[in-house]
Amino acid sequence: MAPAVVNLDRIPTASNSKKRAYVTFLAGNGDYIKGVVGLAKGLRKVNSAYPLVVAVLPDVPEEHRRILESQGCIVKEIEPVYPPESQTQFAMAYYVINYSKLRIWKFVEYGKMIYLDGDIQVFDNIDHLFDLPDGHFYAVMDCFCEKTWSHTPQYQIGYCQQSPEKVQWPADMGPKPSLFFNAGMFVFEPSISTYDDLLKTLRVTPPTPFAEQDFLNMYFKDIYKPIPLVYNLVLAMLWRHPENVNVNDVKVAHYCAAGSKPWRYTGKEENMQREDIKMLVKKWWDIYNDKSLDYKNPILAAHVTANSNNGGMVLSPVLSDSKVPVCAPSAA
Ligand SMILES: O=c1ccn([C@@H]2O[C@H](COP(=O)(O)OP(=O)(O)O)[C@@H](O)[C@H]2O)c(=O)[nH]1
Ligand SMILES: OC[C@H]1O[C@H](O[C@@H]2[C@@H](O)[C@H](O)[C@@H](O)[C@H](O)[C@@H]2O)[C@H](O)[C@@H](O)[C@H]1O
Ligand SMILES: [Mn+2]
Repeated sequence: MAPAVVNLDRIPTASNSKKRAYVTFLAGNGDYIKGVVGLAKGLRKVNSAYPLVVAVLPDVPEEHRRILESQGCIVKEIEPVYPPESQTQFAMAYYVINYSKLRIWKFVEYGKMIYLDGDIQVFDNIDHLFDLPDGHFYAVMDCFCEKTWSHTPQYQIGYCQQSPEKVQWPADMGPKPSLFFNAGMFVFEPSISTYDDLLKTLRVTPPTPFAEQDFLNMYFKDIYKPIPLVYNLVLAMLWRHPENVNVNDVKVAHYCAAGSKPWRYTGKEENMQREDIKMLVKKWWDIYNDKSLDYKNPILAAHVTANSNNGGMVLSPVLSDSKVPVCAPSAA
């Protein structure tokens, strides 16, 4: 019997008035910028009421930061976070930079945030998740069936929390693994005390193959509450646990399967010729290429309208450059 997930049909509207925002993480000068632009446009398409904050490492070039600001994002530079020195083999070598995600706990101008990886797209409005009761860490359970998990005992015996009845966890292997979430999407409350304790704990925690995902699972184990799969469809679920997925119900798709990043998609890797994968990749591109979803700065737009009413499309020097205050229209 699958573990109980939070019932989202009846979420009491939270009373606290602290600001809310989505937040993602961008590192390097590569092509993940496309993922974040797509995410910003996807959130706009579903009429989210909250802005998208982008935590950027120092190596994100100024040009990429300007692109993000022109899409209404709030760009905040963070310093990298490195785990203790070790010989750990990460599941993907670049995972070492993902510990820098921990800096988002410092964004205490926000009372509640929803973290989304840059390779995620939101197809339905999920603002209601901000009303989930405080004091917990909400995320979707991961799947252990991909080769990236081959280092784990659960992979070796074919056990997965997504279908715990298929292969039972043997008693002689000790306690069943705790529920484990995918760290590509989670609902959390920024807090300086939590941030300080996260970094203090990291200093004495040997790194493991899934880097900050393993660390966050260990750290939030006691307050973790699983939320339904539709809020973070790890694409591998489509072929590993099709009985758990109706792709038409998916609110959030997470393009983390090998070869599935839409902006790099070639269709050559295993499973990438599936009709559902091709449909999800097309859905991502339709949003990314939709110019009507580009950010229209309300201040600039009002100014241009005022000027165009006088026949002249004069843009005052002050408004014509990027000094126009950048915030999503409804930034709280
Ligand atoms: O070169 C990189 C690699 C990763 N990321 C960020 O780190 C997140 C986690 O990496 P990724 O999504 O590739 O991991 P996966 O979910 O595929 O395991 C990405 O979504 C991006 O937000 C980035 O900005 N640049
Ligand atoms: O740094 C570790 C990463 O671990 C997770 O990715 C994994 C996980 O989803 C596995 O279950 C999949 O098999 C694998 O493909 C995928 O890369 C998070 O998505 C990512 O944000 C980040 O935390
Ligand atoms: Mn990801």
